[in-house]
Amino acid sequence: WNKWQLGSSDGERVWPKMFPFCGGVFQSPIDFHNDILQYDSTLLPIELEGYNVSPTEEFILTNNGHSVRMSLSQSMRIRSLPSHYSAAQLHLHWGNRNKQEGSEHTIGGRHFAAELHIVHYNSDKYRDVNSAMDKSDGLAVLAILIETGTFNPSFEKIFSHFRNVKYKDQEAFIPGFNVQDLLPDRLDEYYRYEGSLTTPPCYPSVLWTVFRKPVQISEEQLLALESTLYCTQPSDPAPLEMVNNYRRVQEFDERLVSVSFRQ
Ligand SMILES: NS(=O)(=O)c1c(F)c(F)c(S(=O)(=O)CCO)c(N[C@H]2CCCc3ccccc32)c1F
Ligand SMILES: [Zn+2]
Repeated sequence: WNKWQLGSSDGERVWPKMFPFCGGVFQSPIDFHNDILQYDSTLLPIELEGYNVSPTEEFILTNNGHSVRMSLSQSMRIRSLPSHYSAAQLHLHWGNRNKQEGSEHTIGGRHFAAELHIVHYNSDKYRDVNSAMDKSDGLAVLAILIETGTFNPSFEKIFSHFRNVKYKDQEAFIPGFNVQDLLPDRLDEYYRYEGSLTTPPCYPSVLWTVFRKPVQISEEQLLALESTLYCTQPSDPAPLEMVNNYRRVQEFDERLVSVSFRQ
């Protein structure tokens, strides 16, 4: 049963029946709009270490049926948070070629074309992401909003392998590269709030950092993301395109989002 498969809207509507946290508190994603933003001068620029991975190392790209994810090396860490967080994997969310608005977080009610998530776990306290993912201080996800514009050679290092992971459970090996090149150049401007996984089991265990500045990929690159991958296995008689794998924005009552920048 593929949670994304049951249509985008009704699929999410049944999540709480099977995954109670999905109907709980601190759910992600959310919309960032002015009356919930609060400037916080203590928010430091994000500092990364070990992100420049040598090409002699390999990342594994996997189609897991609802996203395409790339394993990362645990030597990749976020330094500027209260604890050290080590990288586990990155993955993407996107829409479809007729509605190229597949970001999870929105700004002023506006979707971006897609969104990259780099998932880290608290390596000071937990030995791996699976033991960290249901702890309130377990995970930290860096979110990068993606819009169309100029061709992006760094994203192409991942996208050029999509034809080898078209179907569920297929894998491909990607030589290491500087993963920081996937991020915007302003790591000092971001939205920060405590939220959840945007996929079942929706644990409220994620410290979200969403960078203010989007990155660009070309229209052709976005089309490749929207029209290459399938949720189904190669042999499946009813192939299902992997599209619209973003969760709708959640209610964010009585809470504020900290921002590291003044308007
Ligand atoms: N948007 S999100 O909340 O960041 C988010 C997803 F949307 C999402 F689909 C996944 S997934 O694995 O199910 C498919 C892509 O990897 C994850 N994985 C995390 C949390 C669940 C368990 C786990 C185990 C090892 C490494 C990463 C993760 C995820 F964090
Ligand atoms: Zn995600």
